[in-house]
Amino acid sequence: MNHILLKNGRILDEKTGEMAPADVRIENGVIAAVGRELPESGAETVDVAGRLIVPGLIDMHVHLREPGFEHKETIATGTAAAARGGFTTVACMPNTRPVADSPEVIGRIRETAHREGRVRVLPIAAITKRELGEELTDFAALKEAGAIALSDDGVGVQSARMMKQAMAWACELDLPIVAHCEDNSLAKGGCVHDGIFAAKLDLPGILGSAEAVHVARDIVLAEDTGVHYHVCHISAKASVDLVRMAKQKGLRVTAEVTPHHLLLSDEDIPGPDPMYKMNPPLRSAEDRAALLEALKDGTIDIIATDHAPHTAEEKAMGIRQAPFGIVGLETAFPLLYTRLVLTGHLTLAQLVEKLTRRPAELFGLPWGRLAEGQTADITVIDLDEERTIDPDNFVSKGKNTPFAGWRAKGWPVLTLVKGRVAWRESVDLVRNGQ
Ligand SMILES: NC(=O)N[C@@H](CC(=O)O)C(=O)O
Ligand SMILES: [Zn+2]
Ligand SMILES: [Zn+2]
Repeated sequence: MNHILLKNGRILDEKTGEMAPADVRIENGVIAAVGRELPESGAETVDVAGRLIVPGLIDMHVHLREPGFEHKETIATGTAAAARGGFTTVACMPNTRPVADSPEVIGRIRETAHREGRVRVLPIAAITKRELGEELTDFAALKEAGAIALSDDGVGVQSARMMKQAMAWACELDLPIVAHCEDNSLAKGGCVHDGIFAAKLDLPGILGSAEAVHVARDIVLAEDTGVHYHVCHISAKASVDLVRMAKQKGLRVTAEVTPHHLLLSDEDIPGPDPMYKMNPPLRSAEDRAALLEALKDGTIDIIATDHAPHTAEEKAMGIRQAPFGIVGLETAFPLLYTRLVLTGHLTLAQLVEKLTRRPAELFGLPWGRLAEGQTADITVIDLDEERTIDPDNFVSKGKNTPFAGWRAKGWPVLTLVKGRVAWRESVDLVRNGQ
């Protein structure tokens, strides 16, 4: 029996979006009650002292690197980083070694996550064998093994024919296609966005159109097949315009954006620093503004981190050679809260929704709501706590972030998965004098 009472919290009213005082009572992993001044009756009481209680955050795009790249991250360290960042569910990408293109690898990931993971792990399986774009994987067997979606993340599916076949089969099985959109014939050799920064340093660039041509192609194919088509880490204004059009047509097209594409543009890159190198690259200020607009008007449905840990040695190779990718799990909420909510671009309720209820709705997951009868996946956030981001303190193995030294407010302090503590920050939950 585990009964917990989170006392003196604040929750977001689903209708008004306003904060209201509330307690949350958890019984046997389920939310038993949400309301004012709930009785303690036999529960372990945790005084959260006015902090915000939200549904556990959901990240539909992370790289846990296991199996095969355990020097970058493991399921244990990646899910610890997730729990610390307030995430209770993460979907992990299949670009591991071996690639998650077989029921065996999917099974292995699930078993390891079950044993060593701190949060729920939902594996995404590869669309093509070894992500080579040549031969489809066995979607039915992968679904049976527990894959929740299909993606060749890390590379785009280059052949339209291959993508169309994938979509037709995925649609039959009701599996979403989660697409890394990148046309190799356009993107090849680039290391940053083909814009102001690339020009200044004379670096090979990647145009937004390298992404948008895949988005355009895939929307046409999604209409033909009826599949749920989800655009990964959308970054270019042209892609956003296409998704908006697809939605107006009523197609099952959705999109995610990362915190870094919302918060940075290529104008913010201080020099040839691999910490600013990721795929897709940081784009122009105009692209960034379009992403924010699209997030507000619902064209972009959710925020996902694309947590992509790499070692210090790998990132020390210089901007041309270093691998693409930055970590995100431990900084996503505070950065977005500080830079988008406290600045008035988004409401707190909008931000929370795009990290909880919306991803759950999009992928048909039974989490993401703070209500009686729901699974007790819960995150407590201290909106006033301000800290300086220091990668040395990350529990992720990956320290690769461009946000080192940034000040941010809004740190998760307690993360519960199914009513069990997945992370408790070593701060007193009850503030002095309260
Ligand atoms: N985003 C990145 O820059 N890198 C990702 C791959 C990917 O998400 O495409 C990785 O696996 O490192
Ligand atoms: Zn990708
Ligand atoms: Zn990715």
